[in-house]
Amino acid sequence: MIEMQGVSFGYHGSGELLSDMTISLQPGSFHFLTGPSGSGKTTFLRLCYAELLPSGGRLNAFDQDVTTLGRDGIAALRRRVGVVHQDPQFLDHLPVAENVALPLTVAGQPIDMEELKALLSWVQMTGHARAMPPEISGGERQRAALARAVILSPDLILADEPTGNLDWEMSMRILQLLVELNRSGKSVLIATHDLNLIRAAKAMVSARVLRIAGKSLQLAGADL
Ligand SMILES: Nc1ncnc2c1ncn2[C@@H]1O[C@H](COP(=O)(O)OP(=O)(O)OP(=O)(O)O)[C@@H](O)[C@H]1O
Repeated sequence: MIEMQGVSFGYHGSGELLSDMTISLQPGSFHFLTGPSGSGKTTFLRLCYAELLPSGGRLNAFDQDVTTLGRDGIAALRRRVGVVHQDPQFLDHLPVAENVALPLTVAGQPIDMEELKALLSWVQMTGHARAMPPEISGGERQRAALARAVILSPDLILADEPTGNLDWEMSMRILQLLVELNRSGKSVLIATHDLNLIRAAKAMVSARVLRIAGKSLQLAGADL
């Protein structure tokens, strides 16, 4: 679903940040992306959903070259990719349930209340459905963000440090949800520098670990 062939990227005005990356994210796969702070993990995710375009190489998303996509093509691609940002943002004047349903509203699709309830229950947010975003905790924000990321039934879920700043128990809950999504057939890519999280996941799911080192992307060995 995501195919990179010699992809490079640099932010305008600075040198190359990521260089010569070749990777294939297959349907149903589970990947971690790790690397030091500032190495380009978030940037890599942004390339995957065409928020950034490569400066070199070829990047196909769902069999389409991202550099040839027009506005509609990019919108269609984004509907197939659910993103959980490092610091999820919500509309603070809308209750959690409405924030979770927002991608449907934006896509002009009707909200199926039963499905919304089931989704909130899956992320254990039923009791907070009417809460306003400023009233919920960090772990609850991450769970609401995950529900929002999957409400359009994407094929690929990208999660950027979804357990950053969370305690171990909450991190495991989030990881379990991502593993469940993968078991239901979705591809998952988690950017994290938490090696304990990766070790815990490896007991639950067959995951590959990608590492950004010295601008390039490597497949990490079993030495974690
Ligand atoms: N919009 C931008 N314009 C210019 N430089 C940027 C921009 N966004 C990020 N960078 C720079 O690119 C580098 C990689 O940033 P990125 O956020 O991708 O790293 P990261 O590995 O996700 O970091 P962290 O683990 O700290 O979240 C950093 O040096 C950052 O300052």
